[in-house]
Amino acid sequence: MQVQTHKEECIMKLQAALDTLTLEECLALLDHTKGAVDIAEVGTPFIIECGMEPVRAIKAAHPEIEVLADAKIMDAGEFEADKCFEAGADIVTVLGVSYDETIEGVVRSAKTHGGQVMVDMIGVMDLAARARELDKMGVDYICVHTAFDIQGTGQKDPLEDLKVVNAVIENARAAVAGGVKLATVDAIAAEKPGVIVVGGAICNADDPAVMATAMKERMK
Ligand SMILES: O=C(CO)[C@H](O)[C@H](O)COP(=O)(O)O
Repeated sequence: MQVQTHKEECIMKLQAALDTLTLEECLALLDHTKGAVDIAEVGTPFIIECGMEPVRAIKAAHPEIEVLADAKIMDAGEFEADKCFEAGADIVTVLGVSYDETIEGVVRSAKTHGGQVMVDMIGVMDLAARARELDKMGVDYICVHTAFDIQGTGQKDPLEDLKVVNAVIENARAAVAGGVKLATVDAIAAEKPGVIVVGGAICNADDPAVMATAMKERMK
């Protein structure tokens, strides 16, 4: 019998980061992608502008799609995660640079609500060491993230970061975010992360639904 590792046993999910579209545009995109988008991320800028309303609206319109609230929680982990899950989020993000107590609070909240936790590794200096610690804390995804503000500066290589995290985790699945586009998705998909996050490449495309579908095709 062939034994599957945890990295091989699940499909790769496409997470569309909805940062800059209106709620109407997001709903239209999800209507037209017909299953290409596995996770609809209500992005941090969207949350800053509209609070939890897009989480509620997207979940109500598309109960079949997982909704991630990119709250990037940094403190008051359990309390803030509760707010996201109560609004209908399936997955909530917490920053990897937060104290362990904060991350433990988010994990507790996820357990209470039957949700999941994605740790955003933005700003984490020692990726391997922190990923090892987080992997033991019951989080579901550990997401390497090239910050929007440093994309194009060459300071980070998402593919290399993904390899570092994938090499040390045993329980969680890896995710990758930050400037992923059609030209780079094949190499990333080859590393079998659990989730590939795509924001601007979908939202700024001439036809976001066509781009989302093309991205998902490359992940099969
Ligand atoms: O969390 C974010 C920024 O902090 C973005 O949602 C994430 O980086 C994906 O967007 P893009 O593909 O445009 O980089």
